[in-house]
Amino acid sequence: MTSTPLDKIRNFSIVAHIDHGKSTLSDRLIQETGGLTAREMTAQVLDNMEIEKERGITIKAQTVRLEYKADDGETYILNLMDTPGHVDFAYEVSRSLAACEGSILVVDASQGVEAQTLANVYSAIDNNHEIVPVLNKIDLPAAEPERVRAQIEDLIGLDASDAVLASAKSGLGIHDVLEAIVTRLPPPKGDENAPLKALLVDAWYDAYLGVVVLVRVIDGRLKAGQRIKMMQHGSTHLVDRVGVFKPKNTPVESLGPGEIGFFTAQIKEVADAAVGDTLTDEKKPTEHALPGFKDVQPVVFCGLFPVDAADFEDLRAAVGRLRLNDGSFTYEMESSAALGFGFRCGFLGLLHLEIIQERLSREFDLDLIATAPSVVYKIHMRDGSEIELHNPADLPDPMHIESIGEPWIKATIFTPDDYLGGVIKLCQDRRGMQRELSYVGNRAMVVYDLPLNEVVFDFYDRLKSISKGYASFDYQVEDYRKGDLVKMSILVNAEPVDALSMLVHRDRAESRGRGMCEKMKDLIPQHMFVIPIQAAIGGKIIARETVRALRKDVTAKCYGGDASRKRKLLDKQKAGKKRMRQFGKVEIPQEAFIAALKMDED
Ligand SMILES: Nc1nc2c(ncn2[C@@H]2O[C@H](COP(=O)(O)OP(=O)(O)OP(=O)(O)O)[C@@H](O)[C@H]2O)c(=O)[nH]1
Repeated sequence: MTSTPLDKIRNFSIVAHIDHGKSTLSDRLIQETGGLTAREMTAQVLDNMEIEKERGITIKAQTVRLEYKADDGETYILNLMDTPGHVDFAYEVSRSLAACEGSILVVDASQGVEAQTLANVYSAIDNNHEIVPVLNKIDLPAAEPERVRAQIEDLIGLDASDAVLASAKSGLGIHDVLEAIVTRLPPPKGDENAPLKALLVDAWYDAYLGVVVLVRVIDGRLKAGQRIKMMQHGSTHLVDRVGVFKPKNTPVESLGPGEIGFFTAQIKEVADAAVGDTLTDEKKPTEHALPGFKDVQPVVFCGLFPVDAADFEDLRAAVGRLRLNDGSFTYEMESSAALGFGFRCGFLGLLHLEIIQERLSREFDLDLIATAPSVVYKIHMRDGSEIELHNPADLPDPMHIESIGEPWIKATIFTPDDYLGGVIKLCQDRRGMQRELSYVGNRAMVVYDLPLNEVVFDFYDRLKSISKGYASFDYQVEDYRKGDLVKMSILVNAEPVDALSMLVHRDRAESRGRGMCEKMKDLIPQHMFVIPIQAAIGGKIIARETVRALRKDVTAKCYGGDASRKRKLLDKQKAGKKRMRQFGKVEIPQEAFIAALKMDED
């Protein structure tokens, strides 16, 4: 049994704000320790999903085992757990951190501490991590390591006097980072002779290996041929393969205390390997399970519909496939008069929504319409019951409703002070309530309570444009509060269009209703009759626009021309027809929905 002594193991994560260089640093560490030859070293091996690469963000946590010969002459096993960098995936960050003893805190020395630097480092501190600050990008002329060092001390309260100066891009300081990991982060603890106890960190579906389960062994030993039990789930499995990622998957005989690696056991679905569960030996079980993690609940919902109804079955297969690999994505069938059959899908946040939508169109070649994102409302009924509402179209008759609760978030925003006025106005306009305002040098940190409902409407985009991209944002859902919320319907030629109905705050209904009507007016083609477009709350019309009637037959002008041109025109019309939806007497082009559902407003 070739076991690594505990004092030669270091398990660590890298936490950072988006774009501060976490992935670049990870790659450097892999390269420096010889995990991959330069030729194998494609750009950013850890961000291995196509979309992650394109957008330069990390979604799924990955882990890599590095072998490092330190200055003390000893060889250490360093397990690097990658963590997602975006606010929607804060939960996955905290999950990965539970498998490690320490963190490298990467801060861009030209930018300084940002919203997710704080969120992520607090998550690491909550997990009792030892933390090594690394000031990255010191090759940039704009780098101000001293200022950023002071920021880390003032804002986070961490001693940054021995922060490592590095450039993940040029390779400067990488050796110092490795030495800091070995000398400053603690080794894991564990008992080789105790019964197997391992934390299930992550699970995903691999086309070749089936369900792959990532574990951190606490006590005992995990090996092929062993029958293991998932303590919470209750299922038992025969382990058929144990390995580590170097970063290529490499079989090992067993995993001992303190080690991180994977196993396969003919598990059919990812859902059967619940993240946070404790694994033990079936015959010789451990007494106490690990604390585990709480379930992740989707907070944002939207309907996804195929543009072409014939694609519905393909969409069903695609969402099923995605769900296999992403337990935090949920879906159920939905039908809409406007958009036909589709699915109501649940997401961790807006970015998660965008990523899934993009994967559906790119990997599965599906042309989709997404309805406006909505949050989960809690409807308190007059009869004392409570309903969780995922779709505004399903709102019960207001007669029977006692009150509606909506989720509120605590949002932390960092912005250069030049843009502070605009940022505050945005938060106020969105019904925000200021909790804190402080300055760190020429940057301001504002903390606001905001209804999530207002944030799913293009809040990120507005924040970015107001601050020219310099503001950073992080949030967590705090609680549910009663709100004066009403269902606003959009009527086209007196027919309600279900896909466009939404819950809005009464004070904001009129401006949003007007915005929707104006937009629809430009998007609906003229017919032979006048088409009123109205926004209504219950029976009350709050905004109205009119599409004027066509006065003469424009098609009469189309005559003559050569045959092929006519053919083309006909084909084009046919394609256009397919994309029309009939509403009573009115035909609404698909594009109208897509455009109307885009979230820009005001
Ligand atoms: N000049 C300079 N640029 C760097 C350095 N490290 C990273 N970058 C660049 O900064 C950008 C973001 O780096 P990433 O490593 O993708 O950032 P990240 O923190 O992993 O981002 P997420 O994966 O979204 O969390 C890339 O364009 C890198 O090339 C550095 O030391 N110096």
